[in-house]
Amino acid sequence: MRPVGSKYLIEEALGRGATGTVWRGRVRDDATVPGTQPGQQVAVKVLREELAGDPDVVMRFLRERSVLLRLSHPNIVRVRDLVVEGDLLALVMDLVDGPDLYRYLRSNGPLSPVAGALLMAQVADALAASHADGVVHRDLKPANVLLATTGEPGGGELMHPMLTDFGIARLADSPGITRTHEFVGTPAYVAPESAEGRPQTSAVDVYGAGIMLYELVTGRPPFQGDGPLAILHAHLAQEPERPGTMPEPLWTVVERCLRKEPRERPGATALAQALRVVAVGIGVHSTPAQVDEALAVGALLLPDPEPAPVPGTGGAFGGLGLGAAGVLGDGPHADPTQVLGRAGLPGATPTEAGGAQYDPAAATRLMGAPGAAPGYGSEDRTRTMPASGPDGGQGDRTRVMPPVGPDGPDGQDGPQPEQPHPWQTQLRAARDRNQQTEVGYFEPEELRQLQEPQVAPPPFQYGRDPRRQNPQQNPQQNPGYGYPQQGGYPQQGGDPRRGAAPGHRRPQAAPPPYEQSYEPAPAPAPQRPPARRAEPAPARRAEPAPARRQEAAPPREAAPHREPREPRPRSRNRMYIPGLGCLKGCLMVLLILAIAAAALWNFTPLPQWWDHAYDLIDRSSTWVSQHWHSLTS
Ligand SMILES: Nc1ncnc2c1ncn2[C@@H]1O[C@H](COP(=O)(O)OP(=O)(O)OP(=O)(O)O)[C@@H](O)[C@H]1O
Repeated sequence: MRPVGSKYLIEEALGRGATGTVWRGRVRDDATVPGTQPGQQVAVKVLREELAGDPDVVMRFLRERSVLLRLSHPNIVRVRDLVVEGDLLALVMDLVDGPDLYRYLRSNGPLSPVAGALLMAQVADALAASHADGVVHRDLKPANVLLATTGEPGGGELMHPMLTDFGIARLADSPGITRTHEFVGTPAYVAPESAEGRPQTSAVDVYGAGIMLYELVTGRPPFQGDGPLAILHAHLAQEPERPGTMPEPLWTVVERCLRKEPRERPGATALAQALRVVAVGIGVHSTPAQVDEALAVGALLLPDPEPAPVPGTGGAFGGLGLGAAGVLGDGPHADPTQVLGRAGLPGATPTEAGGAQYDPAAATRLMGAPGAAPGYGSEDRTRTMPASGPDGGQGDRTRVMPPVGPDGPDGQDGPQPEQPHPWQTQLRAARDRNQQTEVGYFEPEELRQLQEPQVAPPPFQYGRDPRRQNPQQNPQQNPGYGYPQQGGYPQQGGDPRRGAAPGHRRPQAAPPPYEQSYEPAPAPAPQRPPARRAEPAPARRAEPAPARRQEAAPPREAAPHREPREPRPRSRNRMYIPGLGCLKGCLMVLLILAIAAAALWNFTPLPQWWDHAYDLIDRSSTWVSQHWHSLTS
């Protein structure tokens, strides 16, 4: 046991992340900590030395102390104390007895759409409370959702999601820790504006919630790539695709959360409400009215009129002319120190220093169009998706991008490569865990590649959803991961009140939509062959739907031309001999029979029986032939 500060003892490490190590600990018997009992178990997150040694982080740690201690919600892990002692910075939290959501998904597989919606509704509740308090999480991911177990073990056990690590991303995003061309976050969950270094608001958390929701019900995040840069590019340039197992109302929610333009995303309060409406409307026991309400969920997804700004964001990539600007110095949660710190960085532009207004049009213009960057077309994406990788197909998310000089990693003429940043060392040390929060280092040229100009998306209109896909009209947009949906909602536009459309499996019985236990959905089955997916929908499903539903699914623009793929080799064995497998089987059977016969012959009285039988036959034939001669002569 080791003391932490004067009030706590730490016992064993619970886990390690990029920003620190979490320990199981307890309050000393003689200590008084508000909200806890002497001897009570707690979790202590000891921040890494690099953070603790950064004066800016320490200052912010102290300044945000009151905000973090104040943050109280049933779905937020309560911070009880902040310890600053010498070189040590630690957060003391309530100990949550249960796995984090990342581990849970890896062991149990994806959730049913109903369970996923209900779980994310509670996460959205937590976000709504923190956003109302001006706190943006900025690193939303399954690893930061702890599942407290409540109820009776073995029967009626419930999972209660609790969001943790509030404020950590903000602490790590210090001018002394991060530098120009860096971001703090986890690539798979980073919002486009964060990847671009534009000003951020609470909408980044809603984007993260959309990614998580997608991952909860499909088992993988929507944007993937071979490395952090490829994943970030996907966030900027690709549109998410509706999986075949995702009910339409849930997809409406996901798609809105994943809008590239932050102002088009719903607020966290609206998100929570919408998810509950969806969960009620996609269950097997849903009434027609509930189904209709779920189908009309788009109308509930109103943006936050006053998104909470993230102070000090927006200047990191300003030297690239990306429309970045440190504009948040005059907001209610302004952090002028941070803005000045950014402006003081080498390469900072007058825009950053002067705090010019953020131009939303510039942000739209800077998004890369799908396929705009060579090598990142939709076909490439499918090819590079490491779906069967050991980490669930999410690539090596613990990878730390090496620092590069202006001439690239191998540049001979430019400045010598930088010494490894302390963050690199600590991130490397944390490679044993996936889903690490990363500090990514990007060369300006790489960033420019991310920012290829694109066709601006059509203007957003409420009640009308121009980017919504109708999988019936465009079957290629619907990958169809194949595992049955538990929510009882017929796939791809079928009317839930009429049951599953022909050719589809009947939905399986699911827990009622209001049930709070998160049963995993069955593991994904292999992907269906494309021919099957391309089957025309039955005429009945092509009938015009009521106006509200039609409005939600306008035809999608034509898909880009794709080159035909090379046929995949059948197996690694290049020599294919028809019937060889059968022949091998026959030979094996013969061999077994021969061995069995030899054993019978040698280890049983079979040879003697055989002699007796032979004698008997011999004598009988002699007797018959003698009789035959006597009869005929
Ligand atoms: N309050 C808590 N109670 C119990 N266990 C916790 C608590 N907070 C974190 N843990 C556990 O500690 C481990 C490490 O947590 P940490 O937040 O450092 O991981 P992380 O989110 O992957 O880190 P990072 O976001 O820095 O990459 C996690 O596996 C988590 O399950």
